[in-house]
Parts: sequence; structure tokens; C-alpha cells
Amino acid sequence: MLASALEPLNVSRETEQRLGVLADLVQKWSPRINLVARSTLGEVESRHIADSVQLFGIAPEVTKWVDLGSGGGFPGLVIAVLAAELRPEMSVVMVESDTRKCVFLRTALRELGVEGQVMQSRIEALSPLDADLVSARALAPLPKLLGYAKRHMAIDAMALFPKGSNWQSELSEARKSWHFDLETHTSVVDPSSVILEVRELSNA
Ligand SMILES: C[S@@+](CC[C@H](N)C(=O)[O-])C[C@H]1O[C@@H](n2cnc3c(N)ncnc32)[C@H](O)[C@@H]1O
Repeated sequence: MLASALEPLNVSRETEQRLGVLADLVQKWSPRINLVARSTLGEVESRHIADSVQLFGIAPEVTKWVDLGSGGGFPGLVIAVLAAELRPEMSVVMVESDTRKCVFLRTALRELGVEGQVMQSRIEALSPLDADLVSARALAPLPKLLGYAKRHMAIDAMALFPKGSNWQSELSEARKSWHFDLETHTSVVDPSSVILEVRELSNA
């Protein structure tokens, strides 16, 4: 699964190895600080990393990528690893409120040898970050997520949200309070899941 997600990006052996190191780090730290569900610990590469890689494949070239609620680094750390090779000029910012997860994110950046900024804060308490692209995975239902994202999106920015099989009901709910243009991408990890690409976001 990871190999097929990476294939269109044509990354180097070094980048593949870094993603392997990331998987090892998540597996090592997760039992102590709960980075991914215990039931998915054996699927860090095939599920969590592959899911994150596909966001990079969808994204246009941007200057500033902000990942909200990064947790164990999905997608933020994966984006930072890919950007180190493919878009070294792009800045990657991860916002996370949990202290131990922020320690993990900073440690992982250092051990992976890639650039990235970790901001320990609640999303709604931070001054607007003016991102060109906002991502968030497994953070909140879409109506709430759009509020989080809107705060940090620059004019003309876009957002990418991986969503599970109940995405259509979240979408109907979100349409009651938000206007936006939407493109959906079927997930390579799970055909019932999607990545929502949101543009032109405004309050209804
Ligand atoms: C379910 S985890 C998902 C983590 C990661 N994105 C993933 O897909 O594995 C949600 C993360 O968002 C963080 N979080 C939740 N609400 C937040 C908020 N308002 N501000 C900052 N971080 C938040 C939590 O601490 C947690 O690490």
C-alpha cells in the first residue's frame, strides 16, 4: 500500500528509509503516549503513512502547509519528510495541544533530519497562521473542522481532509453553515474513504 502511494512521487531511497524510521518511532512511542490506536500499530506504514502520502500527491506546490491536530505526525511528519526531498522551499507547521505529542513530533523531526515547526497550542487560541494549505486528519467532524481551518487559511488557500465512510453525512451537516467548493478524491488506502479538497471557504 505504501509503495503504491509513493510510486507517483518517485522519491529517493533515502526518503523511503526516513518513512521507515518514522514508522519505527511511532511504534516505539505509541504504547506510552497513544499516538495511534493499538489495533492499528501493525499498520503504521500501510495505513497511517500511506494515507498521509496521498495528501502530498494531491496538493499543489504551496509555500506554507499547516497541519492541525498532528498527534503522532499524520500527515504533518510525513509531509515534512516528503517536502525535504520534493519541496525544500515549503514550510511545514504542525499544531498540537498535547505536550507529550509535541515532544514526540520535535524528537521525530530531529531524528529524521528534516525541517518542520511544531506549535504547541490549541488551534482556536493561535493567531491566524496564514497557510496556503491546511490539513487535518481524525481531528473533528467536518462542520467544526472547517471552523478550525478557516481561522488559519490565507486568502485563496485550500484544505485537505481525509474522511472515513460517513463523510457524506458530515458534508450535509457542514453545508448548513459553510459555503465552499469541493473536490473528492477516493482514498488509495480504503475505497470507502475520501480526501476532501476544500476551496473558497466562507460562512453560509
Ligand atoms: C485523534 S488525534 C489524530 C492525530 C493525527 N492527525 C492522526 O491522524 O493520527 C487528534 C489530535 O488532535 C489534537 N487536538 C485535538 N483538538 C485540538 C485543538 N483544539 N487544538 C490543538 N490540537 C488538538 C489532539 O491532542 C490529538 O493529538
